[in-house]
Amino acid sequence: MDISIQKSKLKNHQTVQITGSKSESNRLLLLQALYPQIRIENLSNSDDSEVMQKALVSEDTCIDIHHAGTAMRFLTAYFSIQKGRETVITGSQRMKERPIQILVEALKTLGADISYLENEGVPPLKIIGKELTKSKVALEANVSSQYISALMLIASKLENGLELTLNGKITSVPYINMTLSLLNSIGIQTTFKDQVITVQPAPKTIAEQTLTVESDWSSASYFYSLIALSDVGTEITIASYTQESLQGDSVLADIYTSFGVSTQFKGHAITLKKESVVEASVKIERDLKNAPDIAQTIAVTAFGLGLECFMEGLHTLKIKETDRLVALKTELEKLGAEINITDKTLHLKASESINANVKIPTYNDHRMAMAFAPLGLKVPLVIEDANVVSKSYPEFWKDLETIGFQWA
Ligand SMILES: O=C(O)C1=C[C@@H](OP(=O)(O)O)[C@@H](O)[C@H](O)C1
Ligand SMILES: C=C(OP(=O)(O)O)C(=O)O
Repeated sequence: MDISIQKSKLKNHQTVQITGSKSESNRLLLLQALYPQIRIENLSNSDDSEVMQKALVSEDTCIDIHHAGTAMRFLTAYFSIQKGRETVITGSQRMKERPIQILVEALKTLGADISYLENEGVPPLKIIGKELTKSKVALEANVSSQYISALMLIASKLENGLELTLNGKITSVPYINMTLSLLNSIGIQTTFKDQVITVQPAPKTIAEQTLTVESDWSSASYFYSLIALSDVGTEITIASYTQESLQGDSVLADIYTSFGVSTQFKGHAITLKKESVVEASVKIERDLKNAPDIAQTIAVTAFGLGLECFMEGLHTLKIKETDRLVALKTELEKLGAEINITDKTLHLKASESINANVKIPTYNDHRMAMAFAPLGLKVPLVIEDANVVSKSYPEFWKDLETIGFQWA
């Protein structure tokens, strides 16, 4: 399904309830499979959380997790400790290109039995579940934090827990801290000092408890962008968020002050308001190694406002749902941007106009669709294969319609 967005204007003072964080949800689902006394509220209704949930209760020998990176990585660790069970885990064509060798090697060092069924270093994998007897492993930490979280999530079930030594510059650190916090909140002890993480074996009892997932901050980024591209005075309220978020993407509140957007917490809701026009001479500069998922949103907001933008720390973007650096460059150029990329940086020049009626392909990447949609406040445009949004935010288009977007 393609969506032809007409030039739209936001209705003022709308409220949107956003689904739970898929990162928190997929961690808690795995922990719930290990400790069934955990109950989860405000679980994400994303495709990625749905495949995770289904995989954890499935008795099939072949599990297909489609595009879900966290499910692929977390379940590889999970199935490695399911004694006596043989599982094939596979995914979409793109998932078969997304590297997993660092995690597989680490699990094998701990004693796991995993083999590649097609190409070395990528899914699909055949996993024969075993008891993992070792408790120390070192791994590269600059490619994806998901490998580290995956190991941490199963660590409390190993006889002696786990000591992970992280080599190199650690990327996406807030996601590691999120895993640590969730382990701590269910009663598992951890430490993270310098480059070493330890996770203790679970205590004798893990209490019955209900954990509430905060709404997804990466999804909130599209509303920040919409407000940044709206007239001064426009505001929107989104829920349910907390000031002490586990999600690194909550840095949005700070980043978007540069785009003239304020954030005000009231209970579990936040109100975003366009406070002021941003001078054309403003240059946005950010290192996003801790918040890679909002890079596309920020690039498109800057372009929509005609601002220069330089982002670094983008080295993980090439191995996500698509090569996001190339996809951004290709599509922003169609809209009239001048943009340079390297393997880890993006430099957008200041611009004065936006080409109308451009068709934006979405590369099987939910964030391409959602990041470009806010430009509908400036020009009509077409988002192709718009259903991709369901990977993280199935109600995205419905919510956009509610707040004033119009389609042809
Ligand atoms: O652990 C997680 O939930 C995630 C970690 C990040 O991946 P990398 O660590 O590969 O950057 C992020 O991009 C992804 O959307 C979710
Ligand atoms: C990169 C993402 O997800 P994953 O790696 O879990 O597929 C994302 O949601 O932007």
